[in-house]
Amino acid sequence: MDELSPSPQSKDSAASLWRPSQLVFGPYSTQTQSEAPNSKSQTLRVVVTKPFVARLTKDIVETYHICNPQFKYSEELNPKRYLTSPSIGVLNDGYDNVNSDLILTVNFVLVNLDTQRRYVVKDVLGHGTFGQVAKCWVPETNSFVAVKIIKNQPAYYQQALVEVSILTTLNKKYDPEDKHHIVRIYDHFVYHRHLCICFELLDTNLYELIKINHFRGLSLTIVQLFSKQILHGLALLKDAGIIHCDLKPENILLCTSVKPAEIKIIDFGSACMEDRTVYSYIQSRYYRSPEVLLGYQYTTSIDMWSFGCIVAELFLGLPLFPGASEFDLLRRMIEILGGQPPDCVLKEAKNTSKFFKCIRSVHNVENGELSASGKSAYQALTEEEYEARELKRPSIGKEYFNRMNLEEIVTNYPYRKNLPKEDVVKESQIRLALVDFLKGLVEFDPAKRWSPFQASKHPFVTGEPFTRPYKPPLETPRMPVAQNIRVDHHPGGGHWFAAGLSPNIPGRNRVSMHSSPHFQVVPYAHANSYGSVGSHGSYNDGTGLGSSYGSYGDTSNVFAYYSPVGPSGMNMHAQGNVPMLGSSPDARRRIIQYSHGNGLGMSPSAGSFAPLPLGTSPSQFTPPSSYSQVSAGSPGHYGPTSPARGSCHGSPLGKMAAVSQFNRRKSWGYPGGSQTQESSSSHWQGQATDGTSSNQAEGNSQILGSSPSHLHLNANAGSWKQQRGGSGISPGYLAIQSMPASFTVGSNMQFPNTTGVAHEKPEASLSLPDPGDWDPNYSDELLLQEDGSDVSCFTTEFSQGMHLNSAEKLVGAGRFNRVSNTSAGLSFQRQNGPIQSYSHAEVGSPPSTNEPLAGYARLPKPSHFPHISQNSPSRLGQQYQRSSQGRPTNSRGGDWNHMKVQAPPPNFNSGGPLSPGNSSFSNGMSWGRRASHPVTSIPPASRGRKDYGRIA
Ligand SMILES: Nc1ncnc2c1ncn2[C@@H]1O[C@H](COP(=O)(O)OP(=O)(O)OP(=O)(O)O)[C@@H](O)[C@H]1O
Repeated sequence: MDELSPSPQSKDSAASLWRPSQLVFGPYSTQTQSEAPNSKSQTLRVVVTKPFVARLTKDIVETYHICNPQFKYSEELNPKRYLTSPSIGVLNDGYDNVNSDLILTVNFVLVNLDTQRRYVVKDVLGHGTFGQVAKCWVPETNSFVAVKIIKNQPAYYQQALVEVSILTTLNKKYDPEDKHHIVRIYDHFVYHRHLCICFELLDTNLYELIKINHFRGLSLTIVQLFSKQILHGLALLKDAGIIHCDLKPENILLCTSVKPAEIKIIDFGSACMEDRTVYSYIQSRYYRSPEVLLGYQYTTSIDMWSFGCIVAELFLGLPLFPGASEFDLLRRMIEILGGQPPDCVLKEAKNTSKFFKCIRSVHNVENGELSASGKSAYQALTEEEYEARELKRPSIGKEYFNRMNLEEIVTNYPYRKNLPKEDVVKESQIRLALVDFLKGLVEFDPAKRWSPFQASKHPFVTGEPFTRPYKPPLETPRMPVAQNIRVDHHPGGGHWFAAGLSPNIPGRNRVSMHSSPHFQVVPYAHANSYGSVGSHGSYNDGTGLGSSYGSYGDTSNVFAYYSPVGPSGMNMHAQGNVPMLGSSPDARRRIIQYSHGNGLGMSPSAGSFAPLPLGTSPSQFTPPSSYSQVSAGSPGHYGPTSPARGSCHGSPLGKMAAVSQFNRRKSWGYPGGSQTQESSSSHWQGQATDGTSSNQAEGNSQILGSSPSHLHLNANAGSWKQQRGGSGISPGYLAIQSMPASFTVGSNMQFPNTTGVAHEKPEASLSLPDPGDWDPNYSDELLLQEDGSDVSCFTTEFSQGMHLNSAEKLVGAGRFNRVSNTSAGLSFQRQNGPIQSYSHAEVGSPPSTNEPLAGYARLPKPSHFPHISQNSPSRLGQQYQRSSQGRPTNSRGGDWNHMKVQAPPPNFNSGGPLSPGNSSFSNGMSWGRRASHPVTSIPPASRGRKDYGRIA
């Protein structure tokens, strides 16, 4: 019977009986067979003709080949994704850009030629004064690391070696089990004349964390936790006699590979030994201690000051002392803390007369005692007085705390909205503990400032109830240790502290000299180190600080072996038919670029370890102020890719600093001088193979004055100038360059004080200006300016699983926004700007108990805050975005290679190429004080405040 023919029965039944032939139609199902195992397999086949474009592109190589049979594909023809800017290769055979940065592209491979270990560049994590930090994949271990690629400049190279040495010491000798929150160094090598330092990969830094939290600060629990961990690190540094010199939120990174997440201290590029405090211009401004600011001698306690500033900032979300200039910085300190540095400090400090006037006799000032009247002999200058002295108005930043003192700032800080009353009471107690804690840290008198050990016993850290002002346990005074550290550097990529890296290990422990003719010995005199191992305030892990104050020193030696390899002498090869006469590549370049240079007698540049004898000093390594005077009117000009601090390395200050540093060492004749000399000497000796003099007997300054290093100094400055195309070189710097070599080095260079203002202390009149003062681009309007990036580049991973702080409404408005009835309940969104201070007129009535935010800044009008607009361009111009995809290592210990520093453990995969995009913060940790839900709108994880409070 025909299936389609109705039966003779009724129409209805005919309709219900009819059904299509299975052969013609089939029901369409999206279910796969696995999803519906019982259903009959019914595959819908759709034939789609591949679009023309797809066919062309998929088979493009064939297509090209058809078009042109000569065509041959090579991977090198692929377009490169540049990570470095500018990406035009103008130096180092085209490998480096104008800033001496290695030009990185995605998948660029850095190779440790010794071990053949390869590091495949995947992204740039950040960049700073010393170069770029790239996220790299290590195929060998299928893991990620962070590689800092140092600029191809001798001074950076040398200082980076110090970072390698110090970090190696800390890792291997002092913290082999990785319990003290110091970043791990895995490897280092030279590639294309760039020193590359391989670190464990960490996550975002604390500044970015605060930023992500809309500058609201973090919960007290987190502040306590981080404080404790930072103290662990600082105790280790104190134990090792090492000063970090640049502690700030940007240099404390999260390590989320462990749970709960930890922090780690990074960037030892400015660090120095406690007894080798040769630089007076250190620490980023906001975190700069009074003694550094005043030009007084300093110790590890300057890191404790910075630490105090950081703790306050973690709680407040804003820097405690956001000084727009050094004057402003000091003014804020005095205002917020009350009091001022003790007279014994002011009496001795070099820069006192820049900020203070003497109003009484200082003869009675002994051991911090006040004058006979019981009052200080010094009075801080007013703005007008400062202006009269310095012939310029000091930059004054905005008031964020409405002239409150520390206690008021902390206690008046808004509580989280809807916090139960009992929790408010609890928190208010912890806040009192915090105030007391901070007071012991941001203590003007460095001698009274708490040590890490003392601070770690404070109830704020231990969590014990705070009942009365804390009396720290006595710190056993440390006795000077006569010892030297011998640091060996293997030029071929093996740089290590020979077995006796520790000051505790006596005798000479050095590896055999490398075959390089450029190898040299640089003694690292450690004559007065207090860095006895395992002593004095070292932590008993997990239980806070221990109290072992033992093991005072021996008389071991520590020497630094630094090779002039790399930027300062390695990979030497003749170029351009220019003869190489006993010169480093830098000298070689100089020869090439300066026909007037005969190349003779030039010292290789890497000769000295500490003094940065070249005109390429990183900016923070400014010499003591009394030995040179740089005109304040010689601002640096930053290139678009050069952050303020970073750019300062190309600044006149940095160069001047290098030169005057050199002079200072020479004229002071302090132990470092011998280092310089020996270093120069040995360096020179190393160069003897090039046919130059092998004068080894460099004596004191006079000999130094005519040493090859000496000549090199100026010549290299010229080289720098040439390389920089003359841009950003101040008149002051040029003046130095044009000086006869003998004058530059051989004299105790003192430039005339252009201000012509009489100073009470002559040294002070020679002080170097705070670069923040002369930074032509500086504006405190930019205090909280985001980098020019927009929110669209936020990685979703930041917003996943991370609970920083709630977008939840605060009590009223923002933490610093006074709540009026109308603004109460306003969600303080980032685009409104975090703060706006009252004008004096606005401050008005005192805060009432019903108005917890009273006294804090008023909710700003958005239009008044271009600097916090998310789209506001960075004053730094084009910058990298810090990629947040970097994920940390899983493993935290284990040596990788005994010959090397420390290799990443096999499972240190911090994301791996196969698992990109995992949240850096996906450990479920709640960070924020107001947090109850994930952050949904996150500021770009860009680099930090490159300008504000930087060493620049
Ligand atoms: N181990 C790491 N893991 C992840 N990111 C890192 C790591 N080390 C450095 N970075 C990133 O690179 C940036 C620059 O690093 P670092 O501070 O060491 O360089 P620098 O040249 O010394 O900078 P600065 O100018 O602050 O002294 C850091 O702010 C951080 O964002």
